[in-house]
Amino acid sequence: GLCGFSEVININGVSDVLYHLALGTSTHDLPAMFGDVKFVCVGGSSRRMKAFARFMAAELGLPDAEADPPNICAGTDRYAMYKAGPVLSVSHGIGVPSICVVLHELLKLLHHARCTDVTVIRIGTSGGIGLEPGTVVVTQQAVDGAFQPRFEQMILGRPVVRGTELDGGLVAELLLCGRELSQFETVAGNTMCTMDFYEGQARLDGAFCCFSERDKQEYLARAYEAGVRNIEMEALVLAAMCKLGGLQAAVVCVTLLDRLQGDQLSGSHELLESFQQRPQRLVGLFIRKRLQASGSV
Ligand SMILES: O=P(O)(O)O[C@@H]1C[C@H](O)[C@@H](CO)O1
Ligand SMILES: O=c1cc[nH]c(=O)[nH]1
Repeated sequence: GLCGFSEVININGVSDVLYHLALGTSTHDLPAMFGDVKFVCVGGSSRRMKAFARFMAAELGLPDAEADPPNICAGTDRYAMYKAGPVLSVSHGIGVPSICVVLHELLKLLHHARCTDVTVIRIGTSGGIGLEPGTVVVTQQAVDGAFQPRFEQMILGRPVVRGTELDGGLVAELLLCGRELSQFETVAGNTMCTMDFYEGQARLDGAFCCFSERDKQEYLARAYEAGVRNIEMEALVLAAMCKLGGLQAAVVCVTLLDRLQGDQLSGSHELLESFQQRPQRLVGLFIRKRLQASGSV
């Protein structure tokens, strides 16, 4: 039907190829492999998502927590996927087109595997606005470069606009986890999702730049006024596609720098790596608490 699950994947007996995951309904027993999945966590880098799967295995006390988790999508190098009990940890690459493709295939995978009550969470990095670097932002609203909660995509040559509302209850639950951990600052705020890391995020240090430092500061001030606290490149799609698919979704990103102070990511490798672990720890606690509440661990 229109804007529901596509007809193709609803027809029983028709095989479906999840090309960019190197999985498929006629080559893999998807219900056996993924039927128990309750949380899908996504983030840009494959290394981060492997580390998160290991972290979750330890957090949930799974028997093989020490072992290196196998990459379920080893048949391709587009995306990487790891599984720790009911948690699927998947890389999405950089930006809107990349996360769009993997979410189409992940939503179909969950459908084929007959999963129920799945929560999708992006654990990412971002540039902050007026926040101490290392602050974790739980997204209230995903907004575009004009601060609007809309994801616009060209379909059949026409712009199609989709809403990007996220679940307020889930935001509150995640904020509570940040407070309970109390290892770093966690705030709620709007997240601006752009199509580019450089000019699209008002950076002066790209290969090209057609605006001044003053223009940049004015734009970031307007963003702050509109409630934007961080900038990244995937939140709009995650929010729009999960809403369309009827899945609970959240975006939890650490800020690697304060964009009011500069554009370059000049922090040490160790510092930036340790910042990246913060959303993982927060979401790890959230998942453990959810599973405890449902009597699963
Ligand atoms: O999850 P990641 O760290 O990839 O999120 C942000 C947005 C872009 O994908 C990338 C740009 O550096 O970082
Ligand atoms: O400034 C930043 C940092 C990480 N990711 C982004 O998209 N922007």
